[in-house]
Parts: sequence; structure tokens; C-alpha cells
Amino acid sequence: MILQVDAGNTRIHWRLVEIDASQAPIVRGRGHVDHGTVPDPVGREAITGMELACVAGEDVIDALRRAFNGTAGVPVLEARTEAVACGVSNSYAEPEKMGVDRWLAMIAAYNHYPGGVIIVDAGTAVTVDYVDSLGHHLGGYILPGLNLMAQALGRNTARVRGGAGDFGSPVPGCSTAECVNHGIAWIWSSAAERLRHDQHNYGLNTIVVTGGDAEFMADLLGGAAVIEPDLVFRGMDLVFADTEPRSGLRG
Ligand SMILES: Nc1ncnc2c1ncn2[C@@H]1O[C@H](COP(=O)(O)OP(=O)(O)OP(=O)(O)O)[C@@H](O)[C@H]1O
Ligand SMILES: CC(C)(CO)[C@@H](O)C(=O)NCCC(=O)O
Ligand SMILES: [K+]
Repeated sequence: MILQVDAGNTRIHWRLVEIDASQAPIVRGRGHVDHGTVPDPVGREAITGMELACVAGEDVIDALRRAFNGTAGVPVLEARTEAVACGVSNSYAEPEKMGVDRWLAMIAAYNHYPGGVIIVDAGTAVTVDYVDSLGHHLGGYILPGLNLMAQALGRNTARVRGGAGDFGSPVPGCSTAECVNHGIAWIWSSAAERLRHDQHNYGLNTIVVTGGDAEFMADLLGGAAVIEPDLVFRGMDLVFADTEPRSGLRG
């Protein structure tokens, strides 16, 4: 079995994947980056490889490497952003500067949704990427995530405090908490309109949404979006398809 780990800036997500024809996910879990959580799935001895995608700090990568190389002795493959992979070509002049979560999500989305795709990853930050029907990354956006917007307001003002994470609807707010929360809903509903506009303009078939706030974003996009929680992991499935131990066991 392969342990896949996606380490973001807020949370670490992981899943165990069977290496047979099905390559089916078996168990999954998540932990908080702050707590230095290292995935500890049942039957660690059954893990024959680890695949890692990390946009968190080097300390997080080191902790994961130590935990698995050290105690389990399994090979650790770390995904890197490249200029070209699995049909997708990167628009960055310096591809290694692009977060590998974005890159893997683009690869998975392009390979599963033909005809051009917009990828929205609503995590700590919200990233938006456009990939056309030929696999060309047209470019993207990096925005503060929903919680980050509320936190930034709270941190930099004396009297503005958000509510409890329920952003509600974009109607005008009538209290500080409502003004903050509805403001966030309002900004993102405008962004959703913009996304649908760009989708049409650039001729992209599908909008795929992933990340901790995927449902919130998909609601704003109405029927226009597909929620795909495992986009980063599915990108790993593709970029690591020909590496050990996957390739060996597939025969
Ligand atoms: N139980 C939860 N714990 C933490 N965040 C949550 C939770 N439920 C929803 N969220 C939302 O999910 C966001 C984090 O998304 P995600 O888990 O994709 O983070 P991440 O992978 O660390 O992000 P990134 O990849 O941008 O660093 C938070 O900003 C928050 O708005
Ligand atoms: C933007 C985030 C934080 C989203 O997780 C990540 O992809 C990242 O750290 N990116 C590096 C900068 C870039 O992608 O251009
Ligand atoms: K993420």
C-alpha cells in the first residue's frame, strides 16, 4: 500500500492506496499542521511507499521524512512542479516556484475533464488555475482564503470581529459580524460570477472545486462546478504511475 500525504498550510491530508488494478483508496485522514500531526494509519508495516506533496515549511517535510524513512524505512517520493507533465504544460518561467498542490490538481483535472478546465482550490489560500483543452496552463490567481480574510480584518483593526465561520449569504450585513461574514460571501459570489464569465471567454468546459471550503465555493457557482476532494492525490496517482512500487506491482 502507498501512503499519500498532502501537506497544506493549515492541514495535512493523507490517504492509503492499494497497489492493484483498482488503486483504490482504503482509508483517509487529516490533522492540523500546527500539531505536527504525522499520519499513523493502521498497519503501517503494510506501507511499501510514500508519496508526498508539500507546500508547508521544510520542517513539516523533514518531520514526515523522518517518521517514515526512519521508523518504517519506506521510500519517500516527493512531487515537484515541473515545466511539463502528464499532458499539462506550465505557464511559469520558473515552474519550481509554483505550489505543487496547484500543479497536481491541474494534472488530475486536465486528465479527468476534457475540453479545458478551471481548478479552484479553496484552502488556506484560494488558488484558481486555467488549463485549456490542449493542456496549456493559461495562468492563475492566488487569493486569501475565507478564514484568512476574516483573520486579516480581525488582526489589523481594533473593533472589527468576524462571527463564527458561518459566512451566510451576500445580503448586506446589520452587525459587525454580519458585515464581515457577508462581505466574504459577497466577494466570493462576485468571484464566482467572474469565474463563469472567464469559463465562457476562455472556452473551458468544466470548473472543478477542491479544498476545505470546496462546498462553499461550489454553492456559489451553482450547478456550474464539480466538487473533487481528492484532486491532489489523483494528480499523484498520475505523476507517480511509472515509479516503484506502483509500476512493479502492476506487472
Ligand atoms: N475542520 C476544519 N478545520 C480547518 N479548516 C477547515 C475546517 N473545515 C473547513 N475548513 C476550511 O478549510 C480551509 C483549509 O482548507 P484545506 O484543508 O484545504 O487547507 P490546506 O490544505 O492547509 O490549505 P492550503 O493547501 O491552501 O495550504 C480553512 O481555511 C477553512 O476555511
Ligand atoms: C498558494 C498556495 C499556498 C496554495 O496552497 C501554494 O500553492 C503555494 O505555496 N504556492 C507557491 C506560490 C505559487 O504557487 O506561485
Ligand atoms: K490544499
